[in-house]
Amino acid sequence: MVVASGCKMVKEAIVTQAENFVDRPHSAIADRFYLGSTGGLFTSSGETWKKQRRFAMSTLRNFGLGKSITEQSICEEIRYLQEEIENDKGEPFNPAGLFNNSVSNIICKLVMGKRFDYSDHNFQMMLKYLSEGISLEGSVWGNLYESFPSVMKHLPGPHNRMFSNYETILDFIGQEVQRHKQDMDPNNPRDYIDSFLIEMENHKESDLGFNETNLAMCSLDLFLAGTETTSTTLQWALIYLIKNPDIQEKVQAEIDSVIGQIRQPTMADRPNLPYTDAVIHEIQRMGNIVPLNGLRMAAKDTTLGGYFIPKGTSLMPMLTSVLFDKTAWETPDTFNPGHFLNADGKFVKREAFLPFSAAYFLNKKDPPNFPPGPPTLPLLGNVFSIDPKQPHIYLTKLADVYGNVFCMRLGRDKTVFVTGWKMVKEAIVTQADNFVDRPYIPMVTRIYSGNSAGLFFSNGKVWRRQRRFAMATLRTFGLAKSSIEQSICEESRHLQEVMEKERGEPFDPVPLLNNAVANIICLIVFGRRFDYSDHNFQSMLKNLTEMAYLEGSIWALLYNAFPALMKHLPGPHNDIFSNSKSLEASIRSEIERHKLDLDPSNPRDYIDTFLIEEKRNRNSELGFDERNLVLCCLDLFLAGSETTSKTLQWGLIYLIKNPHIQDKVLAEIDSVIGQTRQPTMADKPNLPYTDAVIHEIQRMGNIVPLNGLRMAARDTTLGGYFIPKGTSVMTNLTSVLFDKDEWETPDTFNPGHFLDAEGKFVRRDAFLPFSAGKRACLGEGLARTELFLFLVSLLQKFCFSTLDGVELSTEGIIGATRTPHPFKIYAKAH
Ligand code: HEM
Repeated sequence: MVVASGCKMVKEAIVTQAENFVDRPHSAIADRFYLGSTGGLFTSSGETWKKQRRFAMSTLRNFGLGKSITEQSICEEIRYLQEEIENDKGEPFNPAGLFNNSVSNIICKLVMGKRFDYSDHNFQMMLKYLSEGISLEGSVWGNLYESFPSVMKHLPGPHNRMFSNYETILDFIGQEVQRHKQDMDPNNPRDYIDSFLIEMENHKESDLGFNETNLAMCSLDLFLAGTETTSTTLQWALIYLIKNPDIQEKVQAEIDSVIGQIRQPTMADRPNLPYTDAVIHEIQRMGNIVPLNGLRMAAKDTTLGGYFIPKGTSLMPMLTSVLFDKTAWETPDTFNPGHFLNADGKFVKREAFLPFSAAYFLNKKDPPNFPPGPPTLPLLGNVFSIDPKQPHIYLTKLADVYGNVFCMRLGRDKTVFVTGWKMVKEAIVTQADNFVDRPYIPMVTRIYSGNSAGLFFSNGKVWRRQRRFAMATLRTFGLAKSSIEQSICEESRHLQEVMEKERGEPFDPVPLLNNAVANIICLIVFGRRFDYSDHNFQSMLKNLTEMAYLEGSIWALLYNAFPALMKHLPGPHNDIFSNSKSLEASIRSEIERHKLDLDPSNPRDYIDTFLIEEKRNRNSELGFDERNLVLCCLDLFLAGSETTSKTLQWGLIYLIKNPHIQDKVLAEIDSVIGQTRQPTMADKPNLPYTDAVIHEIQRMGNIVPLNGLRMAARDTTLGGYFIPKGTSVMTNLTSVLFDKDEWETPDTFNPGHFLDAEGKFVRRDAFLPFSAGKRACLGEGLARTELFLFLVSLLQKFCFSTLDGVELSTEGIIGATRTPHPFKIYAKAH
């Protein structure tokens, strides 16, 4: 048996991990006793327990608290009790029997619809059996029976009385059930037994514990659990009040001034009796009625306090250790109503006040109706079930099993995966505001921090302001002036030149494409381009590529799942941090260079514009500070160069693998633009086939296969499932770009996807390489311009092929982006 001790650990077990420790362990006593039933309320588990608990709670409400009938019957019962005590005429007496009697009558009212007179002999016997049964269960005899049931079964001893006692009570309840059946009105249930009998009719098929044997068991449990506990608390109350006469007097004075002597109390008086309320709480704390709590059992493999607890282990969440926890109470061992009072004498709740233990419904981890998912390993969750080589394919296939909205646990937290065009659109377009945020990611928090979260990982007003600022600046220095078209064409000429230098020999196009694309972002952010032979620039690009790969790789997944552990382990994940450090240093020196000759009335690029805005927005908390400038630049490079360069790389691969398509594109370019002038964006409407091919390259290229991670900004529902605020949400773009319901030939490179019968270009809804909604790619316009101009000007000049007999692979390497395996090409000038 595992014992959990102290407020923190007990709460961890029964609240935070409620679901893991919700079951009761096997008990030999219960086994013999509940034989053939479904375990009543106390020892049942699973669906039957859930259903029976809910039923009992709502019935108690109906016949008790809800209608305030219980208040009246308690007050009535108190009058009987007062009479009995008065009968003793000042002589000493034992209050235990009286308390048992009156408390039990309240349960009788709820369960059987009637009370019993204190002189009723049968009822007195029942109460005696009940209290004897309970004390035997907890005695050494009960423990012996639990440990050696097969021996003890055959031995004489008081433990046998335990069973005969309970059986007598069950008979007594059984007679009540029969009595109820005779005059029950199904439209007008009088009590728990009536309601249960009616419910039995509705559950003929499913059962779920709605049978007569279990009715007797549940009633017995209500008696067992509801009589002794309450009555014993009242007995302790008398003891503590007698031992502390000053406190007793203070309570009496408060009651006197608030209620007086004439009328009976009601629950509405409680808020006006803070001292009395505090005393009652302190009685419950010190009374410590259920010192060891009900035993629980691990319903699945789990960990607690760092230890592994296998499924089926018994757990004792010790309530004594909570109610007397030295770190939770000021004077744990002294009767002190002050524990529940503030400086003004007002009543205050205390977190470690758990005399009733803590309930299942407090569980925050898996709310009802949470999306389903594959079973998880206790510590690691599902991290290792994901295929690290092709996670996007594995995750897409998983939807065939669990549906379009399912969940997996990666480390501590659950991530919800959204699959297919319809559901992804529902999340990021229809419910744009609900899924607009990015989640907390440990790896990112180590790089980005505080208000400075760059563009990609920031949220709220900082993100909105910075996103708007970046988009406006991209327009100013890029698209709007159409200067960027010129710069891209100029960059294309540099690119063509270096390719020509290869003189028909096979070469690796990747560094050249990286160079060319990064130069466009450099122009916008730094105001200048770098030569392909610039050593610093080359090492910057290398850092960028590595970072983009590592951020999405299995190492990042591991780091994010177990940051505290991974921080101390060697491995490639550490490179992310060293890479980002050296990139940050390069950006910082560019910023310093800008400051030297900044002209506030004539900004040259993003950095200039940001520095000017920083002066204007000082202390505005909108992210206009230098640390954030560095991170925003980093994001523009990370998001803006790798993605576009890789799309161009996939473009070459698909064109080389489909020479007839390459020929058709060449022919279209030839007839519309010719060989002499450079392309412009104005040519695009006249090149529908080329446009369709570029779109199909982006679809099949599937550059950001799992999209940027999102987070539910508030509680919401998706696909009928409840998604609580703060849940990480992955909207799987692979499942959209290859959605069988949206594409005619999802797995084949087919420009026809974007062409109508007359060869005109047509848009497709499920074309989402840039994602969609408010958080979609902010560089889409720039990226599309680059893709069109780079590809058209390259094809205008060259015909591409690869080494004879080599089949280029279309299976990518998956990081945050999908990268082609290294490949070599020939570029033959026309
Ligand atoms: C073919 C090229 C590109 C592709 C396929 C692409 C794709 C994406 C995707 C899928 C996202 C995540 C969106 C989401 O979470 O819903 C994204 C975000 C982003 N992209 Fe792009 N992108 C490309 C080019 C660019 C370029 C050229 C830039 C920069 C100028 C850029 C800057 C960004 C930024 C800053 C974000 C974060 C937006 C935010 O969180 O508000 N991207 N991109």
